[in-house]
Order: sequence, then C-alpha cells, then structure tokens
Amino acid sequence: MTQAYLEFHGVTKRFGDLDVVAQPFDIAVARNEFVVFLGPSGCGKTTLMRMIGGLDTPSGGEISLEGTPVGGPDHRRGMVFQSYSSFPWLTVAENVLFGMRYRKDLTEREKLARRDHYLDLVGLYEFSNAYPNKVSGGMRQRVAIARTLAAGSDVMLMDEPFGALDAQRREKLQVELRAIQRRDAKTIVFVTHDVEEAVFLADRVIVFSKRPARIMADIDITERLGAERPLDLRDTPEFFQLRTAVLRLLREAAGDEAGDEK
Ligand SMILES: Nc1ncnc2c1ncn2[C@@H]1O[C@H](COP(=O)(O)OP(=O)(O)OP(=O)(O)O)[C@@H](O)[C@H]1O
Repeated sequence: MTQAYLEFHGVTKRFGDLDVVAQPFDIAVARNEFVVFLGPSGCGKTTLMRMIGGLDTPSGGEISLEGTPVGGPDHRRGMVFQSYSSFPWLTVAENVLFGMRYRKDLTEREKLARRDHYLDLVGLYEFSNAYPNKVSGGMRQRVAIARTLAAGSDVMLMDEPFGALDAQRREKLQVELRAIQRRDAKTIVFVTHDVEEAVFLADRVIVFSKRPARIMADIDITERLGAERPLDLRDTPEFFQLRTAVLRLLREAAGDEAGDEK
C-alpha cells in the first residue's frame, strides 16, 4: 500500500443543522492517484472538494496534505470548479499565464509556450486576446481548465470541469488529462456525474450515498482496467462491465431519487 498523500481523518461537515456527512470520513489518497467522486446530486461532493481546496473547513476532523493540515487555498492545489470565474480584467491568454505565476522553475519563454499549448488544447487559441466576460460560459470553463493544466499544481481539484463541453472536446480532454496525470505524476480529485467519464479517468472511484453522505463503494479501477487509457478502451467488454457495475452502485446510492445519473 502506497503511503497516503492527501488524507481525510474523521472529517464531518454540518451547515447549521444540516449534516452533509453521515459518519466521519476517513479517505486516503496516494500521491499520483486519480480519484473520482461520484454520488447523487446534493450529496456533498462540492463541499468535500471545497474543504480539500481550503475554501471551506470541516466541522470536525482534519484534512491533511503530506501530513500538514490544509489551511487556506495555496498554489500546490489547483482548482477548477463548476462556478469558476476567471479574472475579468485579464484576457484569456493572460488568465492562463497568471496561473503559472508560482512556477519559478519555468522561463518566461517556457511559460508562453505552455500557455499557447493549453489554449490550443482547449480550443481557445484564437480567443487569446478576448476578455472572459465576452466569451460563453463553456469557454470560460475552458479558460479555467487551461489555466489549471498550465499551472501544473501537484494536486488538481476538478469539480465537473468538462460539464459544459461538447462530446468531442470532452473526450479529447479526458484522454489528455489522463495522459498528463500519468506523465507528470499528478494527484487528481475529480467530481463528475458521468459514470463513463469516471471509469475512463479514475484509478479509483468513490461512490457516495445521498446526503447525509456515506461511502457506498471504493472501487479500484486500475486493478481491473490497467493504468493506460486509450480511447478505444471504452469499446472493450471489461470497460462496459465495469461501467455497468458502477452505474448500478450509483443508482443504489441515489435510492429512490435515482433521477440524475447518466
Ligand atoms: N454554504 C452552504 N450553506 C448551507 N448549505 C450548504 C452550503 N453549501 C452546500 N450546502 C448544502 O450542502 C449539501 C451538499 O451540497 P454540495 O454542493 O456539496 O453537493 P454536490 O454533491 O456537490 O451536488 P451537485 O452534484 O448537485 O453539484 C446540499 O444540501 C447543499 O444545499
């Protein structure tokens, strides 16, 4: 067993008298692991992500990174959230460049090359000089993705980052994200409602019940599918079987309210 890198120790969360988690959470994420959180709408996934990112605090217990409790947001943790807003006073290209301000290991020239590479990857290169509030919501989301990937933080927290993308772009970014995670040894925690996306990307899928959340299942995907994820993996019987099994678990997790999963 690899040593834990990102850890939840007995974490609980309440908003007033609303319990987000049913029992204290203990979750250990290894360095370089790609973990996907799946669960019914409103079960608390975004709240868990915000707590990892230091944007919210647990009511009890502790979240730690490399043995140090998580404080406020810091550049070791890059974040893409559903409601992510870019800096409106910076152009699309400047937003991506801004994400690399802590990368002292890169020259200016390397930063510019990374900026252009990731803008191209998300299909925004030609909008480099546009201001974020002049482009669509889906495009703003892509600015956030490009910025986070270019920044290359050790830990990436991604809350439905591909939700507003068309199917083709989404597929391309899934393949790229998995490749980046493998090549650059990133630790990624990712939330999605899309079971196929979860199984394709994850080393491990954690399925939560509806709120108050319990951990319903913790599935080792890499053990079953291997670590390499070429696009045609989706056409294999192994992938199909696993996807079906996870979908069933998610339906179970949602109980009677199984209306929102895909
Ligand atoms: N700041 C807050 N104050 C009070 N209640 C909150 C707050 N933030 C979240 N909640 C509640 O906590 C619960 C969990 O919300 P959260 O957004 O974490 O769920 P989620 O699993 O991410 O949902 P979705 O899949 O729809 O994005 C919900 O019932 C929500 O209304």
